[in-house]
Amino acid sequence: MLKKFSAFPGVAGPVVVIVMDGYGQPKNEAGSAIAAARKPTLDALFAQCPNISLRAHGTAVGMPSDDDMGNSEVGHNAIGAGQVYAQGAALVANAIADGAIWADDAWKQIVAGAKAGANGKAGALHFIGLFSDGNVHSHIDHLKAMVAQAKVEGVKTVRIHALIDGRDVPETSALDYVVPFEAFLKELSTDGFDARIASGGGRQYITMDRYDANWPMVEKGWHTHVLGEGTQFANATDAINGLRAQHPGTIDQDLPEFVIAEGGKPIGTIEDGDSVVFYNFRGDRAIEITRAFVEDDFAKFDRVRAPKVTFAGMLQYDGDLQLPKRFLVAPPAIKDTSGEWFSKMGFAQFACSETQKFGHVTYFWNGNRSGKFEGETWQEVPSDVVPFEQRPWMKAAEITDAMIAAIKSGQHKILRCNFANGDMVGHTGNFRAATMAIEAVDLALARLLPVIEAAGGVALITADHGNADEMYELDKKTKQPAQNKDGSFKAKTAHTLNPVPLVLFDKVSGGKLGLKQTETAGLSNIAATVANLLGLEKHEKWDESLLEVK
Ligand SMILES: O=C(O)[C@H](O)COP(=O)(O)O
Ligand SMILES: [Mn+2]
Ligand SMILES: [Mn+2]
Repeated sequence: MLKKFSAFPGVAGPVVVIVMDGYGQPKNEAGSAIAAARKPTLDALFAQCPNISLRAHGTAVGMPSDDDMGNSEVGHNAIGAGQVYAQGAALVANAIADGAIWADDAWKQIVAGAKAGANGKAGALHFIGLFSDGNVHSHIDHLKAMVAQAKVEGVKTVRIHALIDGRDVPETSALDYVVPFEAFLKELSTDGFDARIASGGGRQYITMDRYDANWPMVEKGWHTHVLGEGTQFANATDAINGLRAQHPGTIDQDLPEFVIAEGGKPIGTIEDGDSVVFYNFRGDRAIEITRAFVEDDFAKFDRVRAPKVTFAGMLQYDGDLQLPKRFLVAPPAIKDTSGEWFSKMGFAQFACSETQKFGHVTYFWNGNRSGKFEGETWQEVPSDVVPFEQRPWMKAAEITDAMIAAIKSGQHKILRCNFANGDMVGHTGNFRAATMAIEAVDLALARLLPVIEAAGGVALITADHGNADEMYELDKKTKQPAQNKDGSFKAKTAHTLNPVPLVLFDKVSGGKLGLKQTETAGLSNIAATVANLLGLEKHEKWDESLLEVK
């Protein structure tokens, strides 16, 4: 059990953690939609309330290096768990570096499955996943290592189904990955080994939906990768060039599906006896397509044909559901999360977001568990299914309504929510829409904070990583927004490496409480800070609290 905190008895009302997804603090405000937004509530918070900056990227959230940006998974894991674990990106890289991945049964079964095939014919080994070095959901180097190893181990046919990124990497960078990769595959395709990209499409167009927001996306992916339906091209380089010509102005993440074919016949449909590796390590956008491959009674869409394959995920994406059963690398064993320990202390907890971030404040927050801890109430507000630059306010108002009702009910001591706007609209690369996204969050805070105050509570306002804080690619040398030849700025759709704020909204302690800016302060310090605000010592596993009691 958590001990009493001697320096502070705890607030009378609720403790609320508000995550403004994608709200970073840039060094340079040029190109920041946050700086450009009209946001009187946030401005007043920063002027009047204790506030510090937190590290939200790189090793501070369990990524392999400090060149890695943060993301929602590692950010919410760190906030919810109060600890930093080596995350999927690092675990997979290590397992490849020391060869442990090849020695594991899962990889052996994948290779054996493809070699055995079906009906007296060897099968193919398929890799489906996000095709970039973003290191948020996947890394192309992992794919490269697996293709090379498959050849060494005697697999004859490899087919890659490439989900084009442009969201964790520059928005039209597809050819930077596709061209060298096709060259790599060609070079490797000797001595009876044949490895090629077989299908693909924009990651926001096919396959990589999350949280049941848009199953037709996954259905489209199934038709592309498994059934081989889509616009046909001779190779993936031609596909990217061809699709760009057919759909001018479409950025990579939104490119439609393509299929590589020879003589009108797709080269990489997925058949009985094949093996399939979904090579993303991150779970949210991997779960739906995984279900389509592994569930016998799958009913989310008509699969038309469900091949009998040996399937593995790069990681296990959901420990509670054991999804999938076969995985190449064990996920981080996240234990003793704040959700679990506050539940054990008998506190009722409330979590709310809209669909796009709902799993972030539930599944990621609770250490990639899809089940609730006792005393938890979760509320999902259905997200729009539209390009978010068309609705930059998203569901900020409805989330606020739900939070206000939950606070007023007096039923929950600890509440958490995520406003998706800064991130989801930031990912579109639309500067104007991103300023509106931040303004919508500001309006939400203007409504929510007085209700928290009236309930005798406090709020910690923070973010999981940056995004809207840099809407243009920065020139590597000048650090100023980079320009296209026509003088326009190069839109940036990815997250940033910037720190995020932590603001303590406290109108109840009479100025007794503050926040300590330490050199290592990061997202994993929030859980202990919440514990102290509740009048409890942190769990021994959690990183230090940042609460200052005067
Ligand atoms: O999945 C996505 O949308 C991006 O790759 C990362 O965004 P998130 O980490 O904020 O979800
Ligand atoms: Mn996020
Ligand atoms: Mn994001």
